[in-house]
Order: sequence, then C-alpha cells, then structure tokens
Amino acid sequence: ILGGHVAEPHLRPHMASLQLDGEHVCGGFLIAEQWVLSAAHCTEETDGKLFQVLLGAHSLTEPEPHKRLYRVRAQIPHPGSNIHNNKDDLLLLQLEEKAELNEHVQVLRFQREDRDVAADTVCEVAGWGTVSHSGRRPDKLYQVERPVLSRDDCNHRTRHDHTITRNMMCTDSRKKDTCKGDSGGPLVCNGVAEAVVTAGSRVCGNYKKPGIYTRIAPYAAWIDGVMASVAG
Ligand SMILES: NCc1cccc(NC(=O)c2cccc3[nH]c(C(N)=O)cc23)c1
Repeated sequence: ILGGHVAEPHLRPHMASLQLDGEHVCGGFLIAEQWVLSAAHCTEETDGKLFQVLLGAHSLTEPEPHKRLYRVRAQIPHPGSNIHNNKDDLLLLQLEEKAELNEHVQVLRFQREDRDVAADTVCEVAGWGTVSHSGRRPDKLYQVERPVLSRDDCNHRTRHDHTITRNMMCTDSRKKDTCKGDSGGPLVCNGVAEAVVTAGSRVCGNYKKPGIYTRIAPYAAWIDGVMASVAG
C-alpha cells in the first residue's frame, strides 16, 4: 500500500496473508469459514506449491492472540484466468479445516448485486504489500482510502486504454495506491467487499495507471458453485 497508514489492529478480521515458506506473497480475505478469496495471478511464481493462509494477524511476525496459520486443501483459480491479462483474476482457496472464528477472525460478505459502484465513492483497501517505491515490505497491515474512478475515465487511452471490462473496476492511483503484495485483497466500499486487487500494469502510485480490481458480483455464481462442489 503506497501513501496509506498502518491499519487499526484487528479492524479487518477478514484479512488473510497468503504465504510461501513464511513469506507474505499476496492478500486475500475470508468469504466463508473454510474459504478464502484472492487473485489467480498470485499463483504465478509459486511453482505449483500450495499457500499457507495466515488469519487473525496485524503484525506478520509478532505473536498475537488468535493469529493462526492454516494449511490449504485446494487452490482453485478461475478457469478464465491467465498470465497474459487481468481477466477473471480470482483464486479460491479451501482451508484444510474450518477457520476458528472470533473477534480477530471473521468472514466478510461480498457484493452479489451486479451493479457498478458509483464513481467518486470512497472505498478502502488494505494489505501487507510494499509501502514505498523502493519496495519496502511492512510488518503491519496498512490501509488506504481510494475514490472509485469511472470505467470510462479508467479506459481512457492514456490510462488503461480500453482494457477495463465490465467485470473490473478502478480507483484513483495518484500517490495513494495498491502495490506489489496487495493483490488478492478486498476493495471494501460501505462495509461490503466489492472487488479484489489485481496487479494490472504492476505500476504503483502513478495517476496515469489507476488501480485495477476484479469485481466480485459477476462471479458470485462461480464462487457459490465451487464452494458447494468441493466436499466440505
Ligand atoms: N497499483 C497496481 C498494483 C496492484 C497490485 C500489485 C502491483 N504490482 C505488482 O504486483 C508487482 C509485481 C512484480 C513487480 C512489481 N514491481 C512493482 C513496482 N515497481 O511498483 C510492482 C510490482 C500493482
């Protein structure tokens, strides 16, 4: 997160850190007791290894009550996701067991009505992604508020040049923005998860390249289908 600030501890009990060998790779969030939603691109450099999912955390390293690392039983990328573009950039992770819910570990509901969030709506995004252009990685969860940018503005040829589909949305990226390691985290507007951070052009903090997110509502049926099909 660039241009943001350390989050209030444990105000985002839905936040997940997807880790490999103890290192934070991507964000994600709890959508059901045994399911985390993240971004498919997060599996690009994992060489087929399964993530471990840290729940209930504020600091990645310090001992905290209710902080717990879960093994993953299955990782299911959306069938339409691929390495060449940002389409269908969603990943479902089934935990080895149901997460123990408490004041630091909670499910966050996601938007099921497929209607655009109005431009200029101020939403918030949090993550353990890099907090400086030099790539400094934080120990604590950071957050930043961002206004939604209309799809038309975001699709301008000097910005994302007509690559933003109906299944995506954008936020202004002037100075304050998501960055490496924030992918997979939720964009929360009025307390509801509307979208999931995608790396997009991988540029951070440049107003010419707004932050791109995968909207969740268009994928509600896919999410429900996967959760219903993979035996609990
Ligand atoms: N705001 C959009 C956004 C949102 C989420 C992730 C990112 N970026 C990256 O995943 C990324 C990946 C690899 C090298 C990278 N270098 C940099 C960089 N120099 O800033 C970013 C990256 C950008």
